[in-house]
Amino acid sequence: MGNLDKYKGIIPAFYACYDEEGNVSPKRVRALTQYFIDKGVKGVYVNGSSGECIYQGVEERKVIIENVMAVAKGKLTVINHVACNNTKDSVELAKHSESVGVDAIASIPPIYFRLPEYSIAAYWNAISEAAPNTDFIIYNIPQLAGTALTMSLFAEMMKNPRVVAVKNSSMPTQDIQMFKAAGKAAKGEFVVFNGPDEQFVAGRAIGADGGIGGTYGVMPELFLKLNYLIAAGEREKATELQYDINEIIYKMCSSHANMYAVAKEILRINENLDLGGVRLPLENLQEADKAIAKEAADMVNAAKAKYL
Ligand SMILES: CC(=O)N[C@H](C=O)[C@@H](O)[C@H](O)[C@H](O)CO
Ligand SMILES: CC(=O)C(=O)O
Repeated sequence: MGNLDKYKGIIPAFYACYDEEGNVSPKRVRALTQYFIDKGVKGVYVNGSSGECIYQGVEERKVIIENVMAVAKGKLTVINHVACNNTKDSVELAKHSESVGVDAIASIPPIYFRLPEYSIAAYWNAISEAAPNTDFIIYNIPQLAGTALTMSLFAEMMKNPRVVAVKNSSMPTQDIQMFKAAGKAAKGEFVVFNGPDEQFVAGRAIGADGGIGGTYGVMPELFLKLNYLIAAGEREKATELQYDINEIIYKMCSSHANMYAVAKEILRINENLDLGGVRLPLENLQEADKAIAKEAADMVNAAKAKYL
């Protein structure tokens, strides 16, 4: 609702921040929030896939968003992902999100059971009704959620005035165009976020207004630069930078450990930011993975030297 410009830009997905015992660390949540403010990004996407939300409890997720807001209020656009897979808990987080003043809430569809579309729409609308003064963003990530946002489900959700955007993490970039066009037809203005970081240039070219991504956090300057190059019409330079970014992402995905464990190690090496490990069953770093993280960290620095 209102001006949607606050969503147009680079919005890193927020990483889960743990202490040495693996508990959510309010102090580290605040430190990561400040890091993003200092980097000059548009906003943060909290408690999503990268936030390991699927492995966290309702109370932990409240503590996380409260501490993000304590630092970010008025400085960053804050989107809080609230889906818990059951309506009751998701509604509770939606209500809480509005009480702490987030800009938007977001939600994946319910996972595991294959539900009919009317149940998914009812789930999203119940969540949205619990935050009646807050924008709602649909998170389409069929390869992980197991359910895709179809055009019929999308059309149903267009009846909800609070739905302002789709975060599109499906692999066909054409989906971005479809949601953008149908959203504009229904609402006049509608935001679509690029999901796959490896396709940022393609996603922006076909109509994405910006992106929300799991790897932006380790190289926010590079994604800010990439977005700038696209806006400036420097297509060749943008493509070259995208390729270099993709090499970094492939490196991050090449270890035995989970990609987010590698991301946190890169932040430890390059930014002196300690966010702890990842929560089981996600794999933490083994000794050999540390060398891979170091290589990726060096690649980030080399790309910064090359492009900034
Ligand atoms: C499947 C998945 O998690 N997609 C994320 C969000 O859309 C991306 O940001 C990826 O983390 C990123 O593209 C790295 O593969
Ligand atoms: C990766 C991403 O966008 C998320 O945390 O949901």
